[in-house]
Amino acid sequence: MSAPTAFLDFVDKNADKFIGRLADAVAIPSISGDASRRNDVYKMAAFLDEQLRSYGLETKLVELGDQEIEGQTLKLPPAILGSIGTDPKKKTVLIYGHYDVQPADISDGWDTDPFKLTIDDKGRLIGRGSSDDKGPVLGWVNILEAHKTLGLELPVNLRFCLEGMEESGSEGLDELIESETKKGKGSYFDGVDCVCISDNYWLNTRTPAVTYGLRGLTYFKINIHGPGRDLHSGVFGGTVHEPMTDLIKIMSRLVDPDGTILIPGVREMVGEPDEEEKLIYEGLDYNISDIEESAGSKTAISSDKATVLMGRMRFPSLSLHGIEGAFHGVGAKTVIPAKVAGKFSIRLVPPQTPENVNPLIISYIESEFAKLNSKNTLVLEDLHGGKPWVENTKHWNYEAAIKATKAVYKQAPDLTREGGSIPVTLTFAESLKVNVLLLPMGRGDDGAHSTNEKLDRSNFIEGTKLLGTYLYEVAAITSKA
Ligand SMILES: C[C@H](N)C(=O)N[C@@H](Cc1c[nH]cn1)C(=O)O
Ligand SMILES: [Zn+2]
Ligand SMILES: [Zn+2]
Repeated sequence: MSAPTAFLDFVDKNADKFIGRLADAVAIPSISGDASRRNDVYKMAAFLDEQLRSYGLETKLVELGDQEIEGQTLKLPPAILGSIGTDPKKKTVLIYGHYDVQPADISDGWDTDPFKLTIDDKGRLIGRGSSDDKGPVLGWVNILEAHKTLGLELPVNLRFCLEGMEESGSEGLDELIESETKKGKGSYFDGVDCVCISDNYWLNTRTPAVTYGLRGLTYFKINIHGPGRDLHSGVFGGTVHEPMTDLIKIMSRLVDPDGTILIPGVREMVGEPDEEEKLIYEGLDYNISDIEESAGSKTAISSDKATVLMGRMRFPSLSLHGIEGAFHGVGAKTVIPAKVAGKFSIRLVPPQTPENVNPLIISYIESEFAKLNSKNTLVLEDLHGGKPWVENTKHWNYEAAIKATKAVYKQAPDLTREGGSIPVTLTFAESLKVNVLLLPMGRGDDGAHSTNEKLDRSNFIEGTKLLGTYLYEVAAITSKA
């Protein structure tokens, strides 16, 4: 059963309307990591909830409890659970997505206001969240609108689980899924046959992808404090232990410039690929210029394609993200910061988990700090984490996604593992015991989490057709099975 022409035509004819809706969504700065933006995250939940209801979904907003952030207690954004269709003859597909975004500010180097969707002459829809993940989430809304307006029956039953904390560790969501699942018959997720998540990217700008793996994550903050307040470096330089000096030393001992992780035991947990596995990476439509173009620099860590791809998909990596409390303004302030905090994370791959890696990180940093003989104080904070996930692609869920990709894009997708993390993916796989699929909408150069994030107009429109066609392929394949 291929997608009906009426659906595909509707998507083409309503492209401008869909882009208008994406502009409305981008205009809500739903940054989950910024306490001052929490009202906007709630506002985004209400916006999405209203859209889903207006196209026939029954929804409920589930409260997930409180969160401590920046010294405040805040209500977590709700999970939106939605449902349409209960036909026992149809498969039930659970859709996951997130409505929160990463921080963005024009001063970070954006060419345009990050919260005003700007369409450039190449048809790029530029704005925070356009690709990650408001565009893909609205792709599903577009499908619902098309079916409701055309009076078309959906080919499958749909369940939705949308969250507003994905960019900040998905707090509260695992507990919700686990407690719902334990209810058994009659639980919200009862009867779900497979999961589809559209929240990652193609490897390049040419070839669609179907994704069967994600890296996990463990995110740490290294707090070092000493003096009671910021000091004059002329008066106190050479007289006290400086927190920034300690922090820089510790951070420089986490990772080498060639990407080697220096924490003993971390990299060693992961086995080497055999020749057969290397061939998988060799076979992907990817070259060093793809990474250079999407990174905006000729700074790839290796000139070997498989090495670079495995660096993203197959091995852990440690990134240094930032230092809070450091002097970063203009001018030459001669200050000794009293309190600084360095942030870093490690992307994890099987068999690594935050539980087995965190003790190695903590004992290493504590012993490196002890070697400094500093009288400052070290406090380590584990900010959040998530486990890696790898799925079996020999399943009708993947078959449907591959067929849909061929139908819409007239080419076979790359089968990829994503370097990023979506913490809830493994929870769905383990709790619901069903196959989970990632079906990305955006391209490898979208700049998610970066400045000038964009989603190409064609990816939004063809991506909407892809997600819709996938639902029809699920119905077609499983009715034969
Ligand atoms: C792949 C997904 N679109 C994504 O961007 N996930 C984030 C999750 C996260 C964790 N901490 C902050 N954000 C990522 O991989 O960084
Ligand atoms: Zn993201
Ligand atoms: Zn995302």
